[in-house]
Amino acid sequence: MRVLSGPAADLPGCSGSGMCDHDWMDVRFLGIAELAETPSTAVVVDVMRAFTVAAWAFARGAEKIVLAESLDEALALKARHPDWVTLKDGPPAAGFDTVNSPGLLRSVDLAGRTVVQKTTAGTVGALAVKEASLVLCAGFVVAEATARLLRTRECGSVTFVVTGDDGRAEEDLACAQYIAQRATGARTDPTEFLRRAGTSRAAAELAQGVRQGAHADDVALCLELDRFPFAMVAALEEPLMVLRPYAVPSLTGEAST
Ligand SMILES: O=C(O)[C@H](CS(=O)(=O)O)OP(=O)(O)O
Ligand SMILES: [Mg+2]
Repeated sequence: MRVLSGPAADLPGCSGSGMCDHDWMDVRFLGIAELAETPSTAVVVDVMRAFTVAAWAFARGAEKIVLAESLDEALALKARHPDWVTLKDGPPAAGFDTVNSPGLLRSVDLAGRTVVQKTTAGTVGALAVKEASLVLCAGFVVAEATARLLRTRECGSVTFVVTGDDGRAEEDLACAQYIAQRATGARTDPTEFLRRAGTSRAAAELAQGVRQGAHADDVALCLELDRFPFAMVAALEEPLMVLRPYAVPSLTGEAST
């Protein structure tokens, strides 16, 4: 895995002037359909399962993830780049190499590979804010790194895109609210946020086998707080929206959870 790093000064959006310890941030939580204007900084949250899967793809060595607009676009990219790894939610399908499951992906070697991901909520949410100056994609597995990047970037105004269930998915809202609190530097007990996610409809559907293309460990893997040390930054690399891991340096003297 090649992880971009730095004091985040090389990223667009916010001030980029370095560390800060502000405890105030203008935060909004919106569903995809509620995005009336392009936010400056967007954190797109999909706990179950798109961005847990994306983080696992990077942990398994993927170089980048192309967020596809449609199943047809994913298949067209595969036709042009047969070595790219196509991934979709739902059941396995012709033309796709794998499914949107962290439990299944964690044993796949993706060293140096480009992944193409298309899901119902997560990838749609990221593409809805593709014009934003800074787009982060997140779940609990990258929560602290995401919050730290927001702190480092002194992002005074942040829009959290709650991708699931028209903005009402409890697992995504809980994760967004947790990251928002941590982004202010406030000590935050994650227990209640994780409990809400663990008792969400998405968690129940995954546990009951309602959602296809799943592994028995998917819910547990989606609830692994700070499993990975990197944030995930999506940016337009015309004409594609590309997600990459981003190593965020630790800030000295900050409050932990
Ligand atoms: O794969 C998932 O869990 C969902 C698919 S659905 O909501 O069950 O249709 O996709 P995601 O975009 O990861 O929420
Ligand atoms: Mg989801």
